[in-house]
Amino acid sequence: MKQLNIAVGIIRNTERQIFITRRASDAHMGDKWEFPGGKIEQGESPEQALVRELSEEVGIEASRYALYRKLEHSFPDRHVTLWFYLVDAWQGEPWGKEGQPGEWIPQHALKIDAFPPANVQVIEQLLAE
Ligand SMILES: Nc1nc2c([nH]c(=O)n2[C@@H]2O[C@H](COP(=O)(O)OP(=O)(O)OP(=O)(O)O)[C@@H](O)[C@H]2O)c(=O)[nH]1
Ligand SMILES: [Mg+2]
Repeated sequence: MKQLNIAVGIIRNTERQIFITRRASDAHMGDKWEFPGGKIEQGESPEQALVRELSEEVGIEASRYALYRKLEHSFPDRHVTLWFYLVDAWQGEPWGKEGQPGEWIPQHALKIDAFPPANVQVIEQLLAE
């Protein structure tokens, strides 16, 4: 079974809105909303992967981030370890650089069902804040 390590950014502005993006229809968990991020490559730390992925996917330079939650999830075809970082300072303005839809959503308005099942606990934690 595939084992993936994923670094993910919960990009939160001073109005406590979070920037989320929508996964492509043909991707794993297609059409679900996600926190931008991706695979930690060989020789990369989770933080390095986070900074790289946020630059590639949403065009920001993350400058302050802290690990918020680490979760494991088994999908039928893969096991993922997700490193969720809360990102609260960056340069630039996030946008769907790879053509994906993106939007700012108030933290309390996040919807559990809109995200992959691996995200349930992190969304619950954000909603409980
Ligand atoms: N980015 C991201 N991936 C997530 C989240 N939740 C979740 O289950 N995943 C899963 O984690 C894996 C992340 O892969 P990805 O597709 O973002 O990886 P990537 O950016 O490196 O893309 P690539 O496959 O095109 O190289 C996928 O299996 C995806 O379904 C999330 O909130 N954000
Ligand atoms: Mg990705």
